[in-house]
Amino acid sequence: MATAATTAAAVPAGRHQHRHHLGLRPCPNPRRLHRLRLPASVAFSSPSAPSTSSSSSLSAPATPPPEGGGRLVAELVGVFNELTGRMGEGLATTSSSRLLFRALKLALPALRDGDGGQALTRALAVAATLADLQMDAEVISAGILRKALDAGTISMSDVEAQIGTGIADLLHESLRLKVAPSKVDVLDDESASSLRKFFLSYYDIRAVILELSLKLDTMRHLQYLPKHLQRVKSLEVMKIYAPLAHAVGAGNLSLELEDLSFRYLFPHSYDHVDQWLRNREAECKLLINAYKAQLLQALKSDDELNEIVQDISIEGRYKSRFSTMKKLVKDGRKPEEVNDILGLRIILDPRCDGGSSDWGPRACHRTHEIIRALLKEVPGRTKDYVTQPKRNGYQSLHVAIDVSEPGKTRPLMEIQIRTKEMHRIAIGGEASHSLYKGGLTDPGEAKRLKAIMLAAAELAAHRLRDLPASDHRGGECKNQAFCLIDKNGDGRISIEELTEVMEDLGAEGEDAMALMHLLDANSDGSLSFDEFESFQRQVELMRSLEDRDDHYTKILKDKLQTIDSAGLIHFYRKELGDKLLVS
Ligand SMILES: Nc1nc2c(ncn2[C@@H]2O[C@H](COP(=O)(O)OP(=O)(O)OP(=O)(O)O)[C@@H](O)[C@H]2O)c(=O)[nH]1
Ligand SMILES: Nc1ncnc2c1ncn2[C@@H]1O[C@H](COP(=O)(O)OP(=O)(O)OP(=O)(O)O)[C@@H](O)[C@H]1O
Ligand SMILES: [Ca+2]
Ligand SMILES: [Ca+2]
Repeated sequence: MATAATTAAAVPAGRHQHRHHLGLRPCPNPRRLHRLRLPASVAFSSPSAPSTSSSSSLSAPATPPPEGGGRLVAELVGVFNELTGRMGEGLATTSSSRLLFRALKLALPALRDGDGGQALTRALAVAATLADLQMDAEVISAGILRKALDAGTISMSDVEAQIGTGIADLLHESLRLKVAPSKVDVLDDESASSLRKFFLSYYDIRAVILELSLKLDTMRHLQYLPKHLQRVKSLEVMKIYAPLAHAVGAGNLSLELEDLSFRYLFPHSYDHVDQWLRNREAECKLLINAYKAQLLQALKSDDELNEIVQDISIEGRYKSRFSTMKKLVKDGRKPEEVNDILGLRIILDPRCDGGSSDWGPRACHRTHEIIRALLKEVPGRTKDYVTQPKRNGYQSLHVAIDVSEPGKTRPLMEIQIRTKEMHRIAIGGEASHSLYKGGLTDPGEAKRLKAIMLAAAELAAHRLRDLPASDHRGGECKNQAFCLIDKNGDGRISIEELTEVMEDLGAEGEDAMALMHLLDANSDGSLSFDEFESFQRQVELMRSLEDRDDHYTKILKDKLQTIDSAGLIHFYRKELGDKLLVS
């Protein structure tokens, strides 16, 4: 294997000078720059099981699962618990739960029988995607209601009257967005790019995220549409929605959208690329690891570099199907002409980084020298964005390395060299990877989008914040579903309260009586907290046993965790979480 056979000793000898002999400008002291802290990572820690789950939840139920109207309540409680469980810490405030509960009561009956039994499953999958994108209760509720609106089983005035104007506004906005692409005659690169910018600038950004989740739902069920519509929708997704998902920081959602649209648009090339990458995958991954280890050793043993840096790390990656496909489609390249199939990224931690110090660039250039001495650099392919940063502030030095052996050609390997500070900007700053992938490389625009996202969080927090006086339990509620049904807050669910929720779900009055008989273990005519919890355990068991819900359950369990740690959604979620916390 023609890996970096030369050892570090072959590298031009480090000059062993003291720091100022290297011609470095002195390191301003102490830590001179207001170092922006990376935003704390988002808590994805929403429990996968509803809050009421316990080890006993899988034991056989004391009473048989309810039938008829009881089943509707079971469905409501089950779905409610799943979604609030996925909403992430801090977002499921009492006001949020109330809103979601109301939305579910309106949407579940409206969706139950539609689309050959698929309508409800699909609406709930949309809701799950939105919850995993760390969206708030308004957006999640709007996702479910939009499916009911599209099915024609509820109207906008139902939403306004029963849920509120906040959600109705969001839905109006999402409906406006839905038709926007049809206003463009030709979907070339330019119009697609302006459409994406238009979406982000002129529409409520939460409606854009809602639309993205709905698009994912459409793409997952594209097989039911006629061929020409499959192509039109896939093209829209590839040109507008997948880059938009990248731009807002929903990386995995974007990958799934790309994958699905590529498969429909170019089934043959998709298979071809998939096959091509698969055939080389094992060998290339070994090569990546071998080069990584050898480079790290060479860099760490170079005295000159070690004078400048205090730490060096290297990341490696093998390019994904979709990302490779995109390059092929973009300019008609062959897979072997994609020059970053194998990728390494060297991240240097200079003893003094950023500001007016030139230690960072010096470290990058010294690293480049070491690589040149060690590996076969492809002439004319080097890009020095360290000396000449891109307009968006992106800095990194890129070299292409020929890793072929005699008689064995291989794809090129790209090595990116950057400092920690440059990396921070590339990941989360205005040159962020999600904006780069989303085709939004203008820093002014990136700043503005972030401001819009933060303003949206402020507004949402305003509506979802709990007002202490408005809650007769003072915010104390061990079981949200119980408290929402127990309207008068006396700690018991009366027959009137049960009847009310069942009527909202479209069940008959006498069904409430039957359910009460079934669940009221001590026959006192009302449901205590414990009696309700035992019902919930049955609901969970029932859901886990149901074949019909297999698909939905899988989607729910298969948590997407789709948000980038530095994308716009991340900022939204963090801001909203902070705002709800202080209320
Ligand atoms: N985060 C971020 N990464 C960037 C940006 N520009 C380039 N990159 C990264 O650098 C890699 C290579 O970019 P370039 O050297 O400009 O190469 P290119 O002309 O896009 O290369 P090919 O399309 O592969 O020929 C990309 O694949 C990204 O990983 C940017 O603005 N932001
Ligand atoms: N040379 C590299 N070494 C290590 N990681 C990389 C390298 N290039 C990209 N990555 C990372 O791999 C992930 C997937 O990126 P992807 O390959 O889809 O795009 P890209 O190479 O950055 O951009 P483009 O497709 O425009 O070349 C991202 O997290 C990206 O930061
Ligand atoms: Ca009560
Ligand atoms: Ca009782």
